[in-house]
Amino acid sequence: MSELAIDLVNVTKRFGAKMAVDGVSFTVQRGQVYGLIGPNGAGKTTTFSMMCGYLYPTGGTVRVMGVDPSKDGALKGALGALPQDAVLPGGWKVGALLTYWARLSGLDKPENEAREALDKVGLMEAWGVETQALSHGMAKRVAMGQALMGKPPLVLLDEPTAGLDPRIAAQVRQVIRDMRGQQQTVVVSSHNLQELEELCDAAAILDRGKLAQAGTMAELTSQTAEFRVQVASGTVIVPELEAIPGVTSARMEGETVLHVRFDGQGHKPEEVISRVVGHLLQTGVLILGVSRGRRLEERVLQLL
Ligand SMILES: Nc1ncnc2c1ncn2[C@@H]1O[C@H](COP(=O)(O)OP(=O)(O)OP(=O)(O)O)[C@@H](O)[C@H]1O
Repeated sequence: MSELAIDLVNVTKRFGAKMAVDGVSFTVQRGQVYGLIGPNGAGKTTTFSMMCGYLYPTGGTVRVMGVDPSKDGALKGALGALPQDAVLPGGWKVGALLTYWARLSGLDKPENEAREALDKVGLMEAWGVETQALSHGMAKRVAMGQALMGKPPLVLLDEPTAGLDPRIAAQVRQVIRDMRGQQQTVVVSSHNLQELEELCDAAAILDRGKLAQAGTMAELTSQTAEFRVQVASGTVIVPELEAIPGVTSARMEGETVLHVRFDGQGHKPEEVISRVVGHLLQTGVLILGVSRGRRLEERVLQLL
């Protein structure tokens, strides 16, 4: 069995003259929570749709759980998906609709699956409610519940927390963490970069259809390459810091923030950070805090 949940090689998707996805390659390991990041129109939903098998690529190859997702029934039982603008059919009560979907998916005990899914998304009270009577956020959670039914090994969630109130969004994030705990693979797109930084093991950043960068969250946020020290008082002697083993450069950002780059391949981050902080204290500098790497948001803004 392939170790990869998703393997995209040089994938393109053209809509007429519009190149929505342009030569994108990245892989998602099984068991990872993987983020898809990018501004409006970057190609995230198009990429999702190709992973789900809803769209054929114009070029390149898409393999999902070791198979071509566009082949009929190739991913039956292996994939749960929340599309970006999931619309629930009218004329159904929520519980009956989810039970019907569970039955269509061939799940044992469809009503139990439906109840469990609704419970996971915190919406048990909606069991007997008509789908047309749901708010946007509630309908989205029902659609997400549908994606979770049967605990599929791969779950694709296109903007699962967009439009949800903060309490419910936190609950949805917890559902995603729980899926990772149960070895499910989750691919999630969001414009909330703090959320993705917190949730994801790795991510791909798309921009105007092209891959800007893909890597682990530690790579994207340079956890093993830089840190910042917030200085409370004292004089930082930059050349002395640059002479410390492992440090490749140091500079002050304004009056109070020291930015240090280091060689995280040849040196352990904790050793370099401790040497720098030790040196600062010895030279009479008082510090307020140390933070490793940079925010994902910062990296994305640099790239795009
Ligand atoms: N069916 C289509 N026909 C023509 N162009 C399309 C179609 N679907 C998407 N596009 C175009 O492809 C590009 C990528 O769209 P996509 O929806 O994948 O972006 P996205 O990253 O999901 O954006 P958003 O964050 O706004 O949801 C956009 O320029 C969009 O207008």
